[in-house]
Amino acid sequence: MNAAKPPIRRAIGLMSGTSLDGVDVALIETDGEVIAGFGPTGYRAYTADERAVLARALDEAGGLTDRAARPPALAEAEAVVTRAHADAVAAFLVESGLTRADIEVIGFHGQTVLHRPALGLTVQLGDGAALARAIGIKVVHDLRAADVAAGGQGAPLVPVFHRAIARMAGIAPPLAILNIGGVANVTFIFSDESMLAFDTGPGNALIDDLLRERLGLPYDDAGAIGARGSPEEPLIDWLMRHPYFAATPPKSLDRNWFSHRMVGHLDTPDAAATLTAFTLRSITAALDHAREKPARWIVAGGGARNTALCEALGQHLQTRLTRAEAAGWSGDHLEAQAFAYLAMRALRGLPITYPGTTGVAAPMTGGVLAEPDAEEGNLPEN
Ligand SMILES: Nc1ncnc2c1ncn2[C@@H]1O[C@H](COP(=O)(O)OP(=O)(O)OP(=O)(O)O)[C@@H](O)[C@H]1O
Ligand SMILES: CC(=O)N[C@H]1[C@@H]2OC[C@@H](O2)[C@@H](O)[C@@H]1O[C@H](C)C(=O)O
Repeated sequence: MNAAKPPIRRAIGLMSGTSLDGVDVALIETDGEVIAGFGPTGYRAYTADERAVLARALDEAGGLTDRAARPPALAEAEAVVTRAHADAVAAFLVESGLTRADIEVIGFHGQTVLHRPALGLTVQLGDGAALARAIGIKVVHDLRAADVAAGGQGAPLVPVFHRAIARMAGIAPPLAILNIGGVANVTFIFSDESMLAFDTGPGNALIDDLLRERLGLPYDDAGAIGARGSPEEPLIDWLMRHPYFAATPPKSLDRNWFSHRMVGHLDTPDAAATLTAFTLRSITAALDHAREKPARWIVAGGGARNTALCEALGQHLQTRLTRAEAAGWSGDHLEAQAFAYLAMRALRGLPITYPGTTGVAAPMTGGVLAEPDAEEGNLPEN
């Protein structure tokens, strides 16, 4: 007997990435398998004060040994994150002319402040139950925890979404989808549609940290400052000897494993050039782990706007490199869309992580469901 096919419904995804810039909001139409359409998108920037609270929490979180612990700096940041996300959803619904009854579920990533999967620790700030109550819509949150508890990396989570949008766009594998955010991650989709995904290394976070500290700038626009300098190659060679790069994937990175301070001795253009070249080298090194060379690379995330980095990448990878927009996707909202998709999959008990994406032993679902008017409960196991 055929079970009734689940209906296509609207889901909203919310992502606050490692760059700490703001909350991305995106709507998709999906049944948890097929993506029937992309809807409107939105963005709610953090204020300078909010960013400062989040940055303090990021510093403090390094000392956590219990993922549920909320010392004062983290409790304050969690309240900021939850409030900013509630504001973001409220504004998004008004702007897009939708009501909460139009939305089946919200996928709420929260703000990662610590990620040490080997110690069973991954902490995303954000109170899913409070968000569900505040906005009156079901919320799926804490999407990394079950995977980590089962021995997985808990990251990256976007690969199953990458595969779905590649299918939707009719892009034949082998291909690579690269996200350059604060941290960079890649999904290789091989000819048999199996996936291998992992964090390649730092993306923009170190470059941002450097320019914020030295020049008060949020980022290196188009990579222009780095393009004026020369990378210190021996330093990059040394950094590339970090065991992370040789480790067999799946693997994931904590944003704070590397610091912009390692280029503290260089002038700003050379320091930016060195950090940019480090990002470039670590992305290129990812290819060593792919059993099949992608015919095409698609680049998303804010780092796709670093034209100097992307031009150099195209040369190094010697493959066609296109921006997500060329495939009909939104490079800036891909992750938020992914969390909408993951929430719908979780709601329907479908797997969100796989041996090839997080190293978990078998495909598994995840997330915690918070009902607007009920206590939160674990989602069904697949
Ligand atoms: N015009 C630009 N030129 C260069 N870099 C840019 C530009 N615009 C944005 N960026 C970079 O993109 C970053 C934001 O990217 P994005 O929103 O994809 O990251 P994130 O989602 O916070 O991180 P992650 O994917 O690691 O969670 C900025 O911090 C900046 O470094
Ligand atoms: C622990 C954590 O929050 N990791 C983020 C981070 O930002 C990029 C990269 O590192 C990726 O592994 C992940 O986010 C994306 C959305 C993911 O899980 O796919």
